[in-house]
Amino acid sequence: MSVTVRVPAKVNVQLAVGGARPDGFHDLANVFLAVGLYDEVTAAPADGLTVTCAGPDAHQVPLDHSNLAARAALALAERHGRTADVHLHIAKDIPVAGGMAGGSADAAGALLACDALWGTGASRAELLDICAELGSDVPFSLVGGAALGTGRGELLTPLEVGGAFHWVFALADGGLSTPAVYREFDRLWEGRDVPVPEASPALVDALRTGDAAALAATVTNDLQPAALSLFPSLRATLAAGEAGGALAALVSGSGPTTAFLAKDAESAHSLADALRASGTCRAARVAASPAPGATLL
Ligand SMILES: C[C@@](CO)(OP(=O)(O)O)[C@H](O)COP(=O)(O)OP(=O)(O)OC[C@H]1O[C@@H](n2ccc(N)nc2=O)[C@H](O)[C@@H]1O
Ligand SMILES: Nc1ncnc2c1ncn2[C@@H]1O[C@H](COP(=O)(O)OP(=O)(O)O)[C@@H](O)[C@H]1O
Repeated sequence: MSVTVRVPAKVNVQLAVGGARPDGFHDLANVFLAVGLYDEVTAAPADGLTVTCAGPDAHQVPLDHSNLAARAALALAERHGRTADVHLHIAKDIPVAGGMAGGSADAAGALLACDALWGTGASRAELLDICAELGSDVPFSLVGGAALGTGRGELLTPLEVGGAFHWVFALADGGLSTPAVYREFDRLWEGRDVPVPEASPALVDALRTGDAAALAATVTNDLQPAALSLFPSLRATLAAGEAGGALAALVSGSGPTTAFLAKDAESAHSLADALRASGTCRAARVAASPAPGATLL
């Protein structure tokens, strides 16, 4: 018997970043929106803990115990005083190291799958607690939808979404390391006071009313200058999306994936074609939001 969980990617429609904290993390006002690009994590009985991965980016995913899915299984097993006997298979469709929280999705998926396989019966609160230990983005991968993440992004307040938003994601050649992007953010702000991060009421309202034009007018990403500084060719991708009719163009989280908000599903498809034709990205993917969080199939 095996258990499969489907988990979405995310885009940050607002990523307000404060100054570095003494623990090295940054306080955030992080408005997450789950998008319909998914990884699937399957947990099957095994002796010991093994990980396999399939998909276009699979060769970039570690298969040892540093894999976030493996770490999730180990954390759950440890809490319940059992050995992590499980084979985890990741069917990976979320770009790796792309600022779309693919590793976090796999961690949340493995946690839910192992809980079901082992019958550990962890409460939602315990699962969220383990998620927060594994990474700042992991709790959101579990809950999906839309949420404001405060603290380092792990403290979630669900947000209402009043309609579908249509996105195009342009995949870049290569990845960006999240810690490197935060370090570049610190370097760019050196000697200046970083404002306290706060969620934008206009943006929260745009999500609530499902108004794409209003959302486009309010999206922001404070990590974007740092990502562009480390990956300057993303400017050409952003410009190509704007020329192709995007309502808004921004770097997704720490990048290097870029996100383009379209007026509707049809415009998203023509925008994806324009991005592919521009030669400024490795691939363009269409996806709608919001998407549900980690779900047992
Ligand atoms: C930037 C964001 C936006 O949602 O995601 P990505 O775009 O990378 O997916 C997140 O803040 C990434 O969250 P996540 O990838 O879970 O980061 P973690 O594993 O918790 O931390 C990795 C490293 O990122 C930096 N970090 C992360 C979160 C935070 N609030 N402040 C930080 O400074 C720290 O250097 C930390 O050591
Ligand atoms: N299950 C996993 N899937 C993808 N990457 C993983 C996984 N486990 C660990 N990693 C490592 O985490 C890094 C960041 O991956 P990912 O979560 O895809 O990107 P991001 O943090 O930009 O959203 C990868 O480069 C990889 O080395």
